[in-house]
Amino acid sequence: MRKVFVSELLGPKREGLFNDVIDMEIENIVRSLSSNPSAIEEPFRGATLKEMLDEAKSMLGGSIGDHFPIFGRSLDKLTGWSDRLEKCFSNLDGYVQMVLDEHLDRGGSEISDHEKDFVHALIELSSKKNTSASCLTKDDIKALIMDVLTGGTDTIVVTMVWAMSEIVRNPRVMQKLQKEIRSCIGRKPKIHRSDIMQMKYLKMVVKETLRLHPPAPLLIPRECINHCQVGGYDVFPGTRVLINAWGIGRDPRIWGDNSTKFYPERFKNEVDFVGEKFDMVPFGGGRRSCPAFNQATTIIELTIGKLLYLFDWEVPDGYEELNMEEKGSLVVHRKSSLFLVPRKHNRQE
Ligand code: HEM
Repeated sequence: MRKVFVSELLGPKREGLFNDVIDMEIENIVRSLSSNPSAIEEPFRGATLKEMLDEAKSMLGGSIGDHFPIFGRSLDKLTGWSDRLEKCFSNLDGYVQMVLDEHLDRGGSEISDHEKDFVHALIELSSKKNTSASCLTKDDIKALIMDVLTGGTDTIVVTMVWAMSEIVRNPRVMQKLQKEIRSCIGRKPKIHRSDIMQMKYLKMVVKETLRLHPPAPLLIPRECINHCQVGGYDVFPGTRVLINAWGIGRDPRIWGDNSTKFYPERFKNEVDFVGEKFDMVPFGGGRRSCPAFNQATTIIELTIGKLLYLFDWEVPDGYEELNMEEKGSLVVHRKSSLFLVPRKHNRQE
C-alpha cells in the first residue's frame, strides 16, 4: 500500500498535476488576502469535511478501551465513545465513497492522462484488467484516500500556522526572512519552486518550526512486533510504543541551553530532520516514516515564502503578546486561533 501511495500520489507520474493544484491553492489564499484581509481565516476554516477530520483525529487519540482492553471496552460503550467512533467513521466512509462514485461516474476513458488524479489511478489499479501484484480492493482504495485526508491536510496547515506565529513573534527573523525572499525574487510576480532552492534561511525557519512544533508530537502510536531492547529497557511484543518527538526536538543535550528558543540559525549546518539521525523526528523514522516529507516541506516553504514576499504581518491592535499555548492529542494545534493583519508590501520600496 505504501508503494502504491508513493508511486501514484507522490512520484513523478503525478508531479505536474500535484504542483498545479498546490500552486492554485496558494494563489487562492493570496487572492483572498489581497482582496479582503479579513478573509484570512477562510482557507483554514471548517467545512463539513474539516469537522469530520477533526473528529476522526480526536478519536485516533485513543480511548480507555485502547489502553485497558479487558474492562475498557465496556466503559467505552457506557460513555458513548463506541457510538461516537462508529458515527465518525461511517461519516468519513460516506465522504470517501462519494469521492469514489464521482470518479467512477465520470469514467476513466474520457479523461486525459494529464487530468487523471490519484483516485483515477487507484481505480485503474483495482480494475479487472490489472493483473499485477498491486491489484487493489475497494477497501484498499478507501484506506489510501483516508490516509491522504487524515495525514496530509491538518499537518501542513498546523505547521504553517505555527511558523507564522513564530515569525511574527520574532521580528528579527521576519525581517531577515523577508530580506532573503525579496532579494531572491526581485520584481518577479511569482515565486517558483526553483526560487525556493536558493532560500536557505526560509528552509531553516521551516525546520526550526518543525523542531519546536512537530504537528504529531507523539508521532503515530506503534505496536512492537518483536522483543527488542531500547536504552537498556526490554520492549516486549504487543507493547504500544509512543515516541516523544516534541521532547526530542527540545532536548537541551542535543539542542543546547537555548533549545526552547526559536532560533533558525541553528540549522546553518545541515541537520537531518527526516529520521535518519533522530536529533529531531517530526516525520518519524524508519520504514513507516512519513512518505510525503519532501512534498510537505516544499508546500510549506512555498506558501510561507509567498505570504512573506507579498505582505508584512502584524499582530492586531490590542493583542500585545501572541499566546503560544498548545491543544490537541494526535495533532497539536494552537490553543487560540491565530489572528494576524497582512499589509500589502510595496514592491517599489
Ligand atoms: C508537515 C507535514 C507532515 C508531517 C509533520 C507528517 C508527519 C507524519 C508522521 C509523524 C508520520 C508517522 C511516522 C512514524 O510513525 O514513524 C506520518 C505518516 C504518514 N504520513 Fe505524514 N506528515 C506530514 C504530511 C503528510 C502529507 C502531506 C501526506 C500525504 C499527502 C502524508 C501522508 C502520510 C502517510 C500515508 C503516512 C503513513 C505512512 C506509513 O504508515 O507507512 N503526510 N506523517
